[in-house]
Amino acid sequence: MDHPAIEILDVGRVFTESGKNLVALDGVSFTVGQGEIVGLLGGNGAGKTTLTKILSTLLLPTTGTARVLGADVLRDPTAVRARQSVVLGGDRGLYGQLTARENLRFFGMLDGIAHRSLMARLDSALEEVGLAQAADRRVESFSKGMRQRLHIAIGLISDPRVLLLDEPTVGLDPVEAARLRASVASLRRSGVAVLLTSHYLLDVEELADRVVMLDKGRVTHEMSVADFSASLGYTATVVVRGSGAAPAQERFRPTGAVGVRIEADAGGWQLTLQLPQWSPAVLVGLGEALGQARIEGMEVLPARLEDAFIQLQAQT
Ligand SMILES: Nc1ncnc2c1ncn2[C@@H]1O[C@H](COP(=O)(O)OP(=O)(O)OP(=O)(O)O)[C@@H](O)[C@H]1O
Repeated sequence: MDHPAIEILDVGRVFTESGKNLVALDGVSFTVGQGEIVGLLGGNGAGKTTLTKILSTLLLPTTGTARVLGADVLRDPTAVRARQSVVLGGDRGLYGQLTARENLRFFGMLDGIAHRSLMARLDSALEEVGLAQAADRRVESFSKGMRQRLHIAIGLISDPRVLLLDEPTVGLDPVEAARLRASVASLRRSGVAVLLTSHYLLDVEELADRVVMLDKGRVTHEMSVADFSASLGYTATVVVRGSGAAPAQERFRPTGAVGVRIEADAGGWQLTLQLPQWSPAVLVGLGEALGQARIEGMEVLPARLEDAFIQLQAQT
């Protein structure tokens, strides 16, 4: 039978500390399909780590259940562990004196992978994360990004169908972060499902198909990345900088803008328009509205997941 990669069914988790109950998760339900990448979002303390721990069988749910490819975390934790990997990353857990290949072999052995299949998987796991050229270098000479990619290779060595990925690009420079995102994107092509927890919304925006947002232990939003960004009510922000007299705000009403802001400073003025759609007709309308205004520069920025996250969080 074709099970979803992850099923979370009415999961609750209560921690008891000094006689007081703290509800970390409260009736959380959602699924992740096979080969799907879902971003798990939420502010500090929303319950993301607790949920990841439950899925990785490190913590039991107080109520409800969770399944990984049909295996129940309560009844069959061994099968759950065999079907998925958790990649926490960071500096922990790698052996600097060993090469990337040796680290991978070591962790594969710990995972109980048979020698022959382990040897057969080493090269493809290193290849998948772009470390084939560095396979025989000691890990102590690796950059943070290479270490992070090695963590993912270790997660992949058991050939899991589900990967729990926590903050994969934390501390990486933009080039390394982009490389790492490319490695994760290639997992989708090989059908691995990923639950991606990240405060770096660019990771989620680029990689995820869907977003689940938690707040105070409850799911507040669950939608596609496109719908999440569209929940802002606009798809583009146009910023126009000019000098001389600023145009009047009401001139921009015909453009259909949902937000119009004009700020003046010593150097001139800046107009910010939030538009439901950016089209040639809107560009013409904008030109007419600007009239004789002296334009120094213009930028069109697509609506960002980050803006939607901040707005939705403020509303909950
Ligand atoms: N072992 C524990 N004992 C008591 N309370 C805990 C424990 N683990 C988590 N909590 C509490 O449960 C709530 C959810 O925490 P959790 O770590 O899951 O949030 P998070 O979304 O991962 O946050 P962050 O983004 O800061 O990592 C928080 O209020 C936290 O203080």
